Amino acid sequence: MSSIKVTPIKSLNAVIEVPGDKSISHRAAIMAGLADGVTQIDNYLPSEDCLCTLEAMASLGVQYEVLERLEGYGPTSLRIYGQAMQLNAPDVEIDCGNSGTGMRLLAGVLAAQPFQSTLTGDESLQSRPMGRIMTPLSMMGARIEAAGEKEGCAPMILGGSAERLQAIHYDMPMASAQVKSAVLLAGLFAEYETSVRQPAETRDHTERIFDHFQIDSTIDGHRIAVHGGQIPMANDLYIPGDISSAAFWLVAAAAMPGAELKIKKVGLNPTRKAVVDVLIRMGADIRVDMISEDSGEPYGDLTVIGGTLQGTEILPEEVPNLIDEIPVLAVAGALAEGRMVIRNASELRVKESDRISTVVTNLRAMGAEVEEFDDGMEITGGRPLHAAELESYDDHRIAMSFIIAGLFAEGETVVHNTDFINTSYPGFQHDLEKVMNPKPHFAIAIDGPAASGKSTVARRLAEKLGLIMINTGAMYRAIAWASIQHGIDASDTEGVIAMLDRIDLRCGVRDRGSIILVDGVDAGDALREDAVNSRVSAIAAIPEVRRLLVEKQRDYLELGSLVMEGRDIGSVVFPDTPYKLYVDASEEVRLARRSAEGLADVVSQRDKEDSSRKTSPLVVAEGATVIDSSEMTIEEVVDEAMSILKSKGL
Ligand SMILES: Nc1ncnc2c1ncn2[C@@H]1O[C@H](COP(=O)(O)OP(=O)(O)O)[C@@H](O)[C@H]1O
Ligand SMILES: Nc1ccn([C@@H]2O[C@H](COP(=O)(O)OP(=O)(O)O)[C@@H](O)[C@H]2O)c(=O)n1
Repeated sequence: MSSIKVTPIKSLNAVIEVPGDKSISHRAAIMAGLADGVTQIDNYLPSEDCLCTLEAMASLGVQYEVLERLEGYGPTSLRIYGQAMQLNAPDVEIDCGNSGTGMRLLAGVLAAQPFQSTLTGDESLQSRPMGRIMTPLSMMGARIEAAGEKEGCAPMILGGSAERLQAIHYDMPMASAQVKSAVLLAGLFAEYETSVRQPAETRDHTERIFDHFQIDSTIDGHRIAVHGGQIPMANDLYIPGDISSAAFWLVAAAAMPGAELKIKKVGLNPTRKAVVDVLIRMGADIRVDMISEDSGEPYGDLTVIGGTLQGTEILPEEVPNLIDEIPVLAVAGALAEGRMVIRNASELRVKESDRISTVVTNLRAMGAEVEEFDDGMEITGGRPLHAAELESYDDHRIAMSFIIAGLFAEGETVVHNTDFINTSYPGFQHDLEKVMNPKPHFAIAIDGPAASGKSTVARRLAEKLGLIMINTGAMYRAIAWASIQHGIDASDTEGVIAMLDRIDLRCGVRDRGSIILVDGVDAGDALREDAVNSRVSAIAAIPEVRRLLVEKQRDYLELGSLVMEGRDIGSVVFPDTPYKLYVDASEEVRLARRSAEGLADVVSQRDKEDSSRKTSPLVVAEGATVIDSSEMTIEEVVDEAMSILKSKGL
């Protein structure tokens, strides 16, 4: 059994992408297997839990093909050949590993089958309550028996009756998406309409995935109904990143002054994003940029700027939609100022571990002040945490929550028995290393003549690699624009130099691209006007201008790794970077590209001036690789650039 050691970090500056959503991955594997036709699933969670669900479907006759996998873990992209609701009897017991979701959802499907099957799991899963699904499934007429050592626990023997299930209207005694989903999945095989009423809102992935697979269901407040006898229709889907995995990093960054973290493509289903709302209520600075609603599930990028958190009270109605995030929110409470109150959460006691007791024990071991209640805890934040040797209690979320706590604790914290992390977050340790030992920032230098495609390829590379993109031409243009505003002639070198002392020039980053403010003004499109085009090369030839701007260009590296494009990036600004490209194109092609943009530009004149000036002329820098883009599409140039950079060790 492995352990993870962590020491405190002073800052957290990273761009990460967490693996696919666990809840959606389970449902996707089940629905694609039941569907009529072939479904391609992208960004499937390659965890042990989700692999178990996939193997369960395979043992029921569903074939699948792996298109991509995360080495050492499991498939991330696959094609599932649906069985159009006709499953085969398995010839083995179905092992759900550590996964409560997998077991409870599959129970809904298997209880409805004319053949008998057995669902089992690991020790932890064999001690979790199954009565909550056995009750409604029995009410539907299913044969179902809990044969575990603990009463009402797995292994479960299900199905085997020739009779079709009967539809029921079930008032759920607890707010549980797993119970709701088990009944609705069984309802697909039953006669007439099956419905469930939940006492409070729970995550609605099943409803959304039903819709995606063209299953008609009716949602009326907290009541969801589905008619049996429908056959799901295969439909490709993309699974966004799991917000419950993102939660660990959200807490780490939000509680660390000076941190800046971006988490890309995170699922932002309203029934799942309560953790973001609670952290914002605690004072966290989190920006949400929605991207899209793909396959019925909304997702976007989250940017967190670190600061100081305040304690809060978790409201009873928030608990069901926050249950997986409570352990790490408790850690946030210990790091925050003031009190954090978590009540009405006794469900935590029957998760992968008794999460009230395990969180309280570990927090106390790190010096936090915590009071334990039957249904929650109260944490008085603000006490400095110290390192400790901690147990994970075979619980992935406990392990990860306390590794995050260790990032803030004085000394070396050790969390034992961390293998279970793979049940929900394969690659966690890789992301942890990225956060703990951020690699020194590096620069990719792209030079070339006007309109060769430098900015286009720089922008695309920056997007692909998660880097910031700096357009240095805009900085020279900003000085040229300022000289126009100040009525200084471009040939008046002394006047331009004197102006440099008078203007307030700020070079920053917005939306991961460069932004230049002259006396507080972003000149925007005016930077590409004729008046600027015709004087910028003369201004850029002035050594004092170059000295000032080169210094500001080098300063950008403090903010993060970057792609910078211009004329002298590889030769002067970052001569030591191994990553140098020179993007070229014939003059004819470049003129055509500029005029296609509707811009009259003195391209040839500028090229002549840029190549012939004394200070930092345009040259192919030593070690740069030339890409002649004249006959290449943008995609080809980007692919070529990527493969050159890889060959240079990127
Ligand atoms: N390989 C290419 N094929 C076709 N058009 C391109 C290519 N690269 C860039 N362009 C287009 O040419 C124009 C100039 O490109 P840009 O990236 O602004 O050049 P630069 O930054 O070198 O001045 C843009 O409209 C861009 O879309
Ligand atoms: N690193 C750089 C970038 C631009 N420049 C100057 O700034 C001008 C405008 O640069 P730009 O990158 O916006 O030009 P285009 O290639 O987009 O036409 C160039 O013609 C150069 O004179 C420079 O001297 N050094």
